[in-house]
Amino acid sequence: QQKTVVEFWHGLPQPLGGQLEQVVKGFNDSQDKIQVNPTFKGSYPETMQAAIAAFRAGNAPHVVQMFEVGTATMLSAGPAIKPVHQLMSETGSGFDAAAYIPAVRGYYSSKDGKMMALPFNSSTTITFYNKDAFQKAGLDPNKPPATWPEVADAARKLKAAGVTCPMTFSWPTWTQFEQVGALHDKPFASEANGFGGLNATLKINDPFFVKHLQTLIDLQKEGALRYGGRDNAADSLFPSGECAMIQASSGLRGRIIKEAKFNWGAAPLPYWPDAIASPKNSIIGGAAFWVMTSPKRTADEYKAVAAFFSYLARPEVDAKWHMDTGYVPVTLQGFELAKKEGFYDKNPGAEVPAEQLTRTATTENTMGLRLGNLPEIRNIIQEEMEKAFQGQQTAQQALDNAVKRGDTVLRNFERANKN
Ligand SMILES: O=P(O)(O)OC[C@H](O)CO
Repeated sequence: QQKTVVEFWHGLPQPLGGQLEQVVKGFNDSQDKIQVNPTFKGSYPETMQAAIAAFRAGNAPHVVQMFEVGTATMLSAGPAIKPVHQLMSETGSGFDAAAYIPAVRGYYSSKDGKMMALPFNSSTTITFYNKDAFQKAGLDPNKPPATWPEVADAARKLKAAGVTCPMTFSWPTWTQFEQVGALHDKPFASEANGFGGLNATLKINDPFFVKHLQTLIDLQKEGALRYGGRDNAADSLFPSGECAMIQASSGLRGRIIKEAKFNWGAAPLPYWPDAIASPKNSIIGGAAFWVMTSPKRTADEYKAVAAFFSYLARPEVDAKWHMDTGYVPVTLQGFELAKKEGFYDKNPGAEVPAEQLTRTATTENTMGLRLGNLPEIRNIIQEEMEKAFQGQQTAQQALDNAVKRGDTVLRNFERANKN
């Protein structure tokens, strides 16, 4: 009997991409009727572009991994996607949305609370730091800096001790604006960061964000911080030992475990004590799996996708992925399993992402973002930040420009999706 084939496009580079492909292999080996073919399509933004182009050409993959900031765009894609709740009920697959942790479920649900995509590799931003470099600089390796003034102080001490890259950050807009906004309960955009309506406007030229960006620019001028490039380009700077501190996805943990040849620790993100007494929860990042439609799709193929998703939703699959990579557990039972196995006792710091994600009740500034064409807006912000880092404009100018250009993107999206 011929197997039903499911094409699955993903956007995770090595070594994570290989680990994800192992999860797929686990499913393929668990049964003999379905073959899921994973294909790496480049970075998340590249995977998104490839999926959109393929849909237009009538040959979309069955499943695409989409980063969290592509959510609003996918939700507006209408017939291009099959909502997960619909797929699971049509195929009689039994799917319990309540099995997912609330922050993750909320992010991928429609306004009326229906799950639109299958959560899988959810992350959040945390700090990783090099304990050996801290020691060398006379800093306490067991006391990572908790506030931005402390981070600046530690970065200067690391520089003075001869560390050429005291600190960096990955995913510049995610770590320095989206997360920084959430932690300090400041809006990235109006309308509850877009959850409240398509008429949202950007709020990142607020004095709070201007001061934050100016601090980063000043630290870079002093040689205490390195801008490591767009999207996840900076990721490699920490495991290689080049940069002593990085603010990056919790999912970088898997790579650090494999590559770092030094002692390291994980810590919550720093905060500005003059802006908030104690920081709020951070927001999720990472990606989810979306089901795409195509004129050629058969009922059997949808059934095969549903079987694949049911496998991914198993607590033991979720727990293993979480423990292997540093992505957070997305199911409540997966989290329990990891605890039961003693994962957090054996791996100090592994609890930081989930704790930071859940430490306060969410406000409208800490639920995440639901903005159309956010990947394009991220590029604009990155471009304006880069000009500021190169000394071509001030932080205020960079963020005024980003708001002006980003709002144009939002208005175009609003016009295209108003019905
Ligand atoms: O590196 P990831 O998979 O945790 O994703 C980070 C950002 O959320 C991408 O938008």
